[in-house]
Amino acid sequence: MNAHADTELLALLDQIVDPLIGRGLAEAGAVAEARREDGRAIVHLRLDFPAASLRDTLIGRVRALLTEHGIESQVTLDWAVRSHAAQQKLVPLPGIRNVIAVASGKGGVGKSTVAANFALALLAEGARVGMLDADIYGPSQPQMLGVPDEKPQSPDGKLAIPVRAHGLQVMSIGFLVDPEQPMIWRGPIVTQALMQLINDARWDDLDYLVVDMPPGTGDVQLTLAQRIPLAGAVIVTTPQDIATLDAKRGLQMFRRVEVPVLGIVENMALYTCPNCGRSEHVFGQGGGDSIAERYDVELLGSLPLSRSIREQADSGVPTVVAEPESEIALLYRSIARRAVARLAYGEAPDAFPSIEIAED
Ligand SMILES: Nc1ncnc2c1ncn2[C@@H]1O[C@H](COP(=O)(O)OP(=O)(O)OP(=O)(O)O)[C@@H](O)[C@H]1O
Repeated sequence: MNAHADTELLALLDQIVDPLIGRGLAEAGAVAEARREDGRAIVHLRLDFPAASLRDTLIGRVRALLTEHGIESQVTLDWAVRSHAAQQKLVPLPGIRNVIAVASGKGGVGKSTVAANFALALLAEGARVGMLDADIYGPSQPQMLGVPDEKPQSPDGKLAIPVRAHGLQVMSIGFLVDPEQPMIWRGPIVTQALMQLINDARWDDLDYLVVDMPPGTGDVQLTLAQRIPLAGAVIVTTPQDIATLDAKRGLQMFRRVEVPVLGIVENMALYTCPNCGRSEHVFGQGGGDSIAERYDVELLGSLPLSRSIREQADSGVPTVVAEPESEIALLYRSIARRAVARLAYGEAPDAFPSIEIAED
C-alpha cells in the first residue's frame, strides 16, 4: 500500500464489499494505490485472483461511489496471484504459485471434464495455468484438450517442456503410456511416476496448476494428497446419494492432510429435455447443497447434464473454449472464480446463491 494513501479514500473503498472478496476492498488488501492528484482520486486495485469478468463491474462501482461523494476519479484494476501455503513441510514446486487438486470420491462423475473446463476458465479469467493429468486409471486430458498425439519435449534431456493446449501447459501420464493399455502398476510405482511427472517438468510461471486426480480415496490418492504441495482442492460430485457419500470421503481425505477444500462442484445436476423443455433432476435434488451445508463447504456451482459438454470435451475443445459466451462456459468461469477467490480471501461471509442452468 502506498505510504501516502489517502485515508478518506480508503474508508470509502472499504464500503465496497464484493461477494467474492467478502470484505471491504482496503481491509482485504486489494488497494494498491489510493491518492489524489490535481484534485482527482487515483485508485489502483490489485486482486489476488484473475478477475477479467469482474474488472469493469468493480471499477464501475468504485467510480460511482466516488462520484456520489463529489470525487472525480481514475480507477484501474489488475491482479497478481500470490502463492498460498501448502501442507506443512512441503517445498513449493518451482515455477508454480498454487496447485489445486480436482478430485472425486468415485469414477465417472465427470471430474476430468470439470478439471479441463476449470483450468480453461481460469485461463480465460486472466491467469497463467497448467494441467497435470494424474488420472492414472484413465488419463483423458490429452484427448479432452485436443493433443492426443503430442509428446513433451526435453531439449536438455533433464526437464520436460509441458505440451501446450489451448494456452494451458499440460503434462499427462497419457503422454508417456498408451492410453488404450490398462495400467497395471502398483501403488508405490504409480505415485513415484506421478511425482516424477510433476517434478521433472519445466512449468513456466504458473499462477495455478490444476491436478486431475485419480478418482477415489484409496492409498494412491491419499499419498498424492500428502506429497503434492496443494493449496486447495475442489471436489466433483453428482447429486446421486451414493456419489455424494463418496464425495464426503473425498472431503475428509483432504481435511485429514490439511488441504483446504475450496468447494464442491455438482455435475450432471439437471437435465432439460431439448424437445419438450421440461427440466428434471435426473439423479435427485440437492445432494451438493446438503453436503455443502453439513460439511461447511461452499457449493461452487451446479452443472447441467448436457450433450454439448460431453461432445465438446470428447472432441478436444471443451465448452469454455468451444462456446466461450455460452451459459455453461460462464458457469464454469463463475465456479473457477469462486474457487480461487476462496483461496485468495478465505471464508466469504455472504452465502452465494446456488445456480442451475438449463441446456437449450
Ligand atoms: N455435465 C455433463 N454432461 C454430460 N456429459 C458429461 C458431463 N460431464 C462429463 N460428461 C461426460 O461423462 C463422461 C465421463 O466424464 P469424465 O471422464 O470427465 O469423468 P471422470 O469422473 O473424470 O471419470 P474417471 O474418473 O473414471 O476418469 C465423459 O464422456 C464426459 O464427456
